[in-house]
Amino acid sequence: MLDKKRLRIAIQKSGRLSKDSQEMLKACGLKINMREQRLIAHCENMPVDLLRVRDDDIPGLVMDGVVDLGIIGENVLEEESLLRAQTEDPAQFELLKRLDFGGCRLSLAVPEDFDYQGPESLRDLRIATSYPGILKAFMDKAGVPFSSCMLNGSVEVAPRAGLADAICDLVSTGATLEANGLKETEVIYKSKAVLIKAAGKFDEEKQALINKILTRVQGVQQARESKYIMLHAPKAQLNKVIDLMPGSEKPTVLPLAGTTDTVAIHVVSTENLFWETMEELKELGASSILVLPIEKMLE
Ligand SMILES: Nc1ncnc2c1ncn2[C@@H]1O[C@H](COP(=O)(O)OP(=O)(O)OP(=O)(O)O)[C@@H](O)[C@H]1O
Ligand SMILES: O=P(O)(O)OC[C@H]1O[C@H](OP(=O)(O)OP(=O)(O)O)[C@H](O)[C@@H]1O
Ligand SMILES: [Mg+2]
Repeated sequence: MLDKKRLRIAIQKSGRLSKDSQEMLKACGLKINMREQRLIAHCENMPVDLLRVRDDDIPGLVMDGVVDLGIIGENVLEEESLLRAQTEDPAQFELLKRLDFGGCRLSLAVPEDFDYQGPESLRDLRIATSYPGILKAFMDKAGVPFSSCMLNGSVEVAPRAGLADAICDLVSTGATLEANGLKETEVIYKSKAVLIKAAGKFDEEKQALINKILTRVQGVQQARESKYIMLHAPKAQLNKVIDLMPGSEKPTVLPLAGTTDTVAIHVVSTENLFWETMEELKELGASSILVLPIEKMLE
């Protein structure tokens, strides 16, 4: 049973977003008692319950206020919003944070031998998709009439099966398109996973818990994007070395035992340190260059 006093978070049960969603919540300190087949998972150390469902259901659950938070791909969220705009059902939610996983794009693709010159080439043709709302919005904007063929899966086989002339489907590496003899011709929507919240006012305790989780999500993502860099550098080259270090933080400069002409430099960088920069640092006389991952961060 879902307890209304506890914070309810909907995540995908099994699919492309499940593992990253669970790991994100775990990294935020939630101890989740997960059983593979269970719809509901209780959190042991915070008043939080996870609802594990098909991703298509998550926007509606949040918009209807059945759950408080949800982690969902922007593509599915946008599709549900467009659908609800037509039926005038409530479609409100609050975007809390764009996340660093689930990156993909919704694209138009046609058979390899199709002479594609722009959306106009699809005039009056049939396009197979699981995203009729986003597709229609794009084609209407381009002013091109078309017919659609709604498929919930295996969209990429539609042209070969004679069901459609083109497709509009999710692409990441492009391997699925290639395997089906299709070429990507137009990106119509770029998507990432997002953390969303139901609209309306929450009681004080729940709101405080949401704020706490959001701050931790931000900390987890910031830590994942950051590196701790340590190196030894000749004092004479200090300014040049510091100029090469990426990121905005001011470095810490520390003396090294037994020498006066070399120092240690430590810096938290908001970017990775590329091999090219490491090589340039080395040319300036830097040594013992270490790039370390950061587990947690709170500013
Ligand atoms: N190839 C991909 N790479 C990265 N992210 C993707 C990829 N394909 C899809 N996604 C993102 O992950 C979400 C879930 O994809 P998945 O294929 O697991 O959905 P599904 O088959 O509809 O799952 P469900 O059974 O929950 O309905 C997509 O809506 C999209 O936001
Ligand atoms: O460009 P690619 O890297 O090949 O990825 C694209 C494929 O990934 C997704 O499907 P998924 O593998 O999640 O399977 P499903 O849609 O059948 O669940 C998407 O629906 C595409 O078919
Ligand atoms: Mg789905």
